[in-house]
Amino acid sequence: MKEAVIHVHRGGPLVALVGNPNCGKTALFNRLTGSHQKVANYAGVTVERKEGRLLSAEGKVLRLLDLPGTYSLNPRSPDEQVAVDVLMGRAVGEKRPDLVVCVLDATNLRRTLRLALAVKRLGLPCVVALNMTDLAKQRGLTIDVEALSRELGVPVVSTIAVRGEGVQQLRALLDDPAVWQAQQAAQQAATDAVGDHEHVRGILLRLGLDQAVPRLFSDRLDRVVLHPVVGPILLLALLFLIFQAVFAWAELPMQWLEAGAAWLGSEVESLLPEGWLRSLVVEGLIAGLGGVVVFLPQIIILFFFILVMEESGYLPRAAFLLDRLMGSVGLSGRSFIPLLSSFACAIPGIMAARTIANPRDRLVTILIAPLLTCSARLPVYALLISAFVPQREVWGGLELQGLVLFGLYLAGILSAMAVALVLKYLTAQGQVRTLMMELPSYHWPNPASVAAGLWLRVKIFLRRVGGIILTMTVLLWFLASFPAPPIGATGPAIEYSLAGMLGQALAVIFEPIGFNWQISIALVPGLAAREVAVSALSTVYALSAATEEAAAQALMPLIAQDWSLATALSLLVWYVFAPMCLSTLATIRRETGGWAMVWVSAGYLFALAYAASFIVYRVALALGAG
Ligand SMILES: Nc1nc2c(ncn2[C@@H]2O[C@H](COP(=O)(O)OP(=O)(O)OP(=O)(O)O)[C@@H](O)[C@H]2O)c(=O)[nH]1
Ligand SMILES: [Mg+2]
Repeated sequence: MKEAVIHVHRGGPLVALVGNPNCGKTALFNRLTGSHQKVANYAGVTVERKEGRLLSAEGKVLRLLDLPGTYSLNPRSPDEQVAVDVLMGRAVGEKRPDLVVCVLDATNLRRTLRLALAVKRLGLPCVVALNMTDLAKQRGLTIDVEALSRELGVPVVSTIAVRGEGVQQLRALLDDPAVWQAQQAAQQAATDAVGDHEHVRGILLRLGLDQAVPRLFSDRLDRVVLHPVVGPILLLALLFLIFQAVFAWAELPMQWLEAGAAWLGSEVESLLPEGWLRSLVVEGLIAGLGGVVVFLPQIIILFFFILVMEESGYLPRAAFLLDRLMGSVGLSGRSFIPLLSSFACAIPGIMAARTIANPRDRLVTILIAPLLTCSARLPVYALLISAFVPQREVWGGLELQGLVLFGLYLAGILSAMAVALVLKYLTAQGQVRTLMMELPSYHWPNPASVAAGLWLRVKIFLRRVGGIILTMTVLLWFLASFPAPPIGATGPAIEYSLAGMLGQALAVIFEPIGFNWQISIALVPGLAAREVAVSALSTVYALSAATEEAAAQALMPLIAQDWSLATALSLLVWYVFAPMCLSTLATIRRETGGWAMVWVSAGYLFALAYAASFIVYRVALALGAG
């Protein structure tokens, strides 16, 4: 793994947030710096160091680092390594922190204090934020902050990071020159881990906190959720519901967006004189971008469910439930969360693999992450499903379209498992490892955080639309419009353009799997970002339309007419494997520290995609779907 060098504003002293996973460091970081880093209720959300600007109460400018959680100062996985490297002053391009804010989980002091003692022993100036005090109170724990501060010999501030409580006191504390003094005394009193254990017991005893407190609500819920029979059924039902909702709930807003794009297109059409500008705006921009934007509602619905699962604490339970299944293909439940993140995008998924301690498991997880259906593929699936799968109910009320979408996601999951299985035999050491993973207590998802999370996804999506998708669309429009057709040409102009020629050349390669030249063109910009395949198809079809009315038509009915079912199925299957986008390849290079795995993954995905599409196309033809 190569570390990304962070660009920093080198002003002011450096403060680092340190603590166990899931104790609320990032929530506190966001409050202190006004950032919007990802917060979720499971261990291992933050895997990189992130910097923000922090103002003390008196307005002193400080640099604040959010770090991945760690259980100890002996790192066992690459993400813990990131945190420990910073503390030791070994991080690339970063000085050793001038002050450590040690974040403690008030509901789990026994474990969290052990890390605090180890951090203190490093001799860096240190203050403690006692977080999650609201949850501790709910469980009947009262912690004497003064006494804890005396025991630890450092200032302690009680906080509730999600509500911003205690944040102001923490800021004020940073103005006290005394807290910036190095801890000489602490260094002399250095002990070892066993000593720490005794020390923590002593502290808890003196604070009257030595009784274990049951997490009543969570424990009761877990009896159902983690039940060996009920649990998996519940998980399956939940996933199923999500895919039904993605289609059912999105229908209306999608119609509005579609109608809006069509209206805009015809308005501009009537405003601008005929010519290249009108073609660029109507057939390039509005058709291309509009073709992608209509899928926003589906993306929002999918992420709504993912965010609720993340915030409630259900995710690690799902990992626990699937541990046996993952074990059968040589992985542990540890790989589950990185793989699940890949449903948003393979890039955070591949980065989240840093939480996996075992190097072989980590590599396998990185290699199979692109097989899970990222949200960029949703527009491609949704387009093809809407065009080719009839809207009707089967088996008592289940929507056929939702069912097909579920099937495509399942195909991605099953092929990821199959590849993992193959790798298990190839690497001959995929033995099952016991899963050591914490189950956080359940929280009610905070509506504000879910809304913030959704807003973030909307922004990411729109930024892609306005950035890479826009660029590729304009580029494609140019390639598809020039050179102009020769005088006396009969077919649509695009056939004589650069893109047309390229498409026809590529079609030779893709003809055996049923792709026409329009699809072949769309695959190329689709490498930059998968949704571009949809906007590219929209542009290509708008440009190759024979008449004005046809050009203004939405893409869906056009391809429903133009393609055979066999072609559509073949393209769907292609995108299950979809030789990945370039940014994913760049991430693989960074995380594995070389080109080898880039070639391996691009190669095997291309081969799988081609082979699977070939088989599906030929079988469909044989069954009469041509
Ligand atoms: N009730 C309550 N929830 C909190 C508090 N602080 C954080 N949380 C929640 O606890 C969970 C974990 O918060 P994060 O900020 O992601 O934790 P983290 O320490 O950054 O975790 P990692 O990045 O995995 O190490 C999230 O669901 C937060 O919403 C708090 O003071 N009270
Ligand atoms: Mg975090």
